[in-house]
Amino acid sequence: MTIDAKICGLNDAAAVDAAVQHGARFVGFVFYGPSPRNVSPQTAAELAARVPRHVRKVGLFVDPEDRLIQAVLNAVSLDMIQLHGSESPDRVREIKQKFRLPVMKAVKIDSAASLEEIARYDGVADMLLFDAKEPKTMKNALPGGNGLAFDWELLAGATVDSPWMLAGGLQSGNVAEAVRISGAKIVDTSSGVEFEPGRKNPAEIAAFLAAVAAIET
Ligand SMILES: O=C(O)c1ccccc1NCC(=O)[C@H](O)[C@H](O)COP(=O)(O)O
Repeated sequence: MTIDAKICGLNDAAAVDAAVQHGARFVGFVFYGPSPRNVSPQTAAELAARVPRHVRKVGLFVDPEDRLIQAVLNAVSLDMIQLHGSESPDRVREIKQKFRLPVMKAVKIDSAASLEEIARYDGVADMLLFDAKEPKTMKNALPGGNGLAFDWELLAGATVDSPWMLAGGLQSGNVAEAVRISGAKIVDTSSGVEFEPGRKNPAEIAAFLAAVAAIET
C-alpha cells in the first residue's frame, strides 16, 4: 500500500512545483498571520494555479472568523479546509455546513490523555491530522509547524474511524520509522523540508517525497 504525503506551508512557485513533480497528494497553504509561511489569498491563487486537479489544495486556518475563510475562497478554489486551532466539534460542523468543503481537524498529541480528543472529532471532521502539541515552554511556539514530533507509539493502538494524517517533525530521515510505528497512511511535513522557517527547500521536498515513495507497508 502506498503512503500519501502532504507538503504544507507552501509559499513560492519552486516549492509548489517540487511538491507536484515529486508526487505530493496534498499541498497546504497557510492563512495565519503569525506564521512565517502565511500567504495572502492572492498569492495562494497564483500558487494554486500551478497545482493539477489530482493534488488536493488544503487551506490552513487557526480559529478563523467566517470572513477570513470567505475571503480566501473568493480568491482561491480549495479542496479542503484544515483547522489547526481550538475549534470545537460544533465549529467544525458549522464550517463544513457553511462552506460546503471537507474539513480536516488537527488534534494535538503530547500524551496518552491527548487521545481522548480523538472521540470529539472522529466522524465530525472529514479527516484528522495528528500533530505534536506545542509545549508551553517553547518560545514563539505556533499552533503548528513547529518541527516537533510526538511519541508515534501513542497512535499504534488508537481507534480512529476517520481518515487521518500524521504530522509533526517529519522529514526524509524519520518518515519511514514514523509510518512503521504509527501505522499512518498519510504523512504531512512543513519544517522538515525548509532551509529555515518559511523558506521551503525544493531538494528537501523531493527527498521527503522520495522517502515516502520508498516506504513498503
Ligand atoms: O505551518 C505553520 O506555520 C502552521 C502555523 C500555525 C498552525 C499550523 C501550521 N502548520 C500546520 C501543518 O499542517 C504543519 O504541516 C504541521 O503542523 C507539521 O509541521 P512541522 O512539524 O513543521 O512539519
